[in-house]
Amino acid sequence: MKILIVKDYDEMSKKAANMVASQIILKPESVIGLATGDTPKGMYRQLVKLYKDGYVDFKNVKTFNLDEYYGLEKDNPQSYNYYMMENLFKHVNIKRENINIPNGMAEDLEIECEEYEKKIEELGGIDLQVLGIGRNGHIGFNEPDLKFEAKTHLVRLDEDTIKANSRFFNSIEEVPTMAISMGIKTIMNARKIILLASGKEKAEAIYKTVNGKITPKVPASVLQLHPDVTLIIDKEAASLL
Ligand SMILES: O=P(O)(O)OC[C@H]1O[C@](O)(CO)[C@@H](O)[C@@H]1O
Repeated sequence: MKILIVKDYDEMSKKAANMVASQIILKPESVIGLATGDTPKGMYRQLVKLYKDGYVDFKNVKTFNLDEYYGLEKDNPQSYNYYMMENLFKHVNIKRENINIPNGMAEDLEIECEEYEKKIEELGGIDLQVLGIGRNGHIGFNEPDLKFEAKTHLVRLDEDTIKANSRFFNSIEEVPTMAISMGIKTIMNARKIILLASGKEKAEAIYKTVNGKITPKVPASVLQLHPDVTLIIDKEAASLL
């Protein structure tokens, strides 16, 4: 596990964007795994800038998002689909058919999850996966659990996650309680992983990710077993290391 400690959110965002851009420059048809939440917003802003300045081309890039809320339409402003359009996709030249985000409105969720996995495999697997981290150590929507869930699956969200994410909704009652998420194996199969974290409230989760026991109770701890993972974290997130 490589750990890059940077000054602040801005530097974290720039470093992360540069890593994604280098991946795309080296392999223009890269398959990139993407995350949502507040943390990667700055990285997306930087990527849009790199695109507009002509350094990176999304023409042949394929993307898979980690997760999506269950029960939200794509055009719902709280959906991760909407988030991705607003923060990245509508600003760059990615082809709509190359964008993959779980469909939270799928009639048959089991088939939706299976097909999501199949599509990742068909495209040759994920070259670079971007991750954020929840305060409870979740990655994607893989919540602390008794076992690691391997593949894309339906999850029931933790109280802590619902509370944390209620800041994006009008009230806590509006936060969906279920989501579709890539599994731990799906994430671990990515050839390269970068995990971003900023702020004091992530410090404990980062400490456990790096120094803790590998346990499904801290889903991100499994990253200790990945051969190519880089943590890009600011001083505050690194404060307990
Ligand atoms: O970046 P934030 O908003 O702190 O969220 C952390 C994590 O929580 C999620 O938003 C899901 O709750 C993830 O997508 C993200 O990685």
